[in-house]
Amino acid sequence: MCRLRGGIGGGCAVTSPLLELSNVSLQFGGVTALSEVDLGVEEGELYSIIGPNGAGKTSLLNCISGRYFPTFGTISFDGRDITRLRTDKRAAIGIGRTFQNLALFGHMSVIDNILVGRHHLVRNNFLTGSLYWIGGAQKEELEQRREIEEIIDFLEIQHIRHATAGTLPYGLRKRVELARAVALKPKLLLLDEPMAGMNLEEKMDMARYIVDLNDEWGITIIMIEHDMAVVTDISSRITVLDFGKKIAEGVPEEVMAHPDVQRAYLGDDELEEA
Ligand SMILES: Nc1ncnc2c1ncn2[C@@H]1O[C@H](COP(=O)(O)OP(=O)(O)OP(=O)(O)O)[C@@H](O)[C@H]1O
Repeated sequence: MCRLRGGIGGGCAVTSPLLELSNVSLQFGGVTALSEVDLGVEEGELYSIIGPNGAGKTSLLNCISGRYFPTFGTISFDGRDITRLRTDKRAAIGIGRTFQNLALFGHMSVIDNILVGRHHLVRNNFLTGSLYWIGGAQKEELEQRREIEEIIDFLEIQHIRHATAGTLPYGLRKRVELARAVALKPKLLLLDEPMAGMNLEEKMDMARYIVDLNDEWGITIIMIEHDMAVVTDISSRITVLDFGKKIAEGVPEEVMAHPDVQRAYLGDDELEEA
């Protein structure tokens, strides 16, 4: 299959990745969170970013989502330079995300939280809505509802659709947050520790949803995750960060066998003992 984009004359010629970071550095005063990071994620990948605590993983995701602008370097998405593009504009061109710490509206229902993810997709504003209510707007609302229902079914949250989000157990709230991000119809979905704080069963469910979103829904995914078993099991490729630098990249087996990666996780002494 030709997954490469931007071929000349419709062919599968040489092309650039869906997301490309070149020489990205990020500094907070004297702290260097990221240092000269290059990254290329192809359309259709399930790509993981790992590394010890404080390695710069969330900072990297924040640079991709637009929460932070890099101090140096460039970021392009779908052939467009987005280095200085605002978060909401990135969401509108297909970059969705979930957060390490849940970011749901706790007082709102599950369905309303999911609908929040949709607002930029509603084409009909007040004026066009008034003029075309019988046709355009009504049809559009029905279509929106149908798509939301599809997401709710897929993530198996029908039974909690009217529940107040803040009252739900943690694992379910994580699933609702994922539903909201998917409702944005992202081309690229950024997941920050989607399985943190979950029990084994919840983790297995979440891993299955992520794989299906990637495989069946065609969403390219970049995931930060600490559970190595899950990461090696489901990722197409992995990048490892340590002290803000990329120390390894490749398919899971290669990366896990890399001495710098083992050193970053185990430390020199433990590595020697091992
Ligand atoms: N807003 C900020 N202001 C100052 N320093 C920050 C800020 N955000 C991150 N840092 C620093 O940047 C470095 C990288 O942090 P980051 O949160 O990206 O790491 P991480 O790999 O995601 O860590 P963890 O696995 O613990 O979540 C750390 O030294 C952190 O203290």
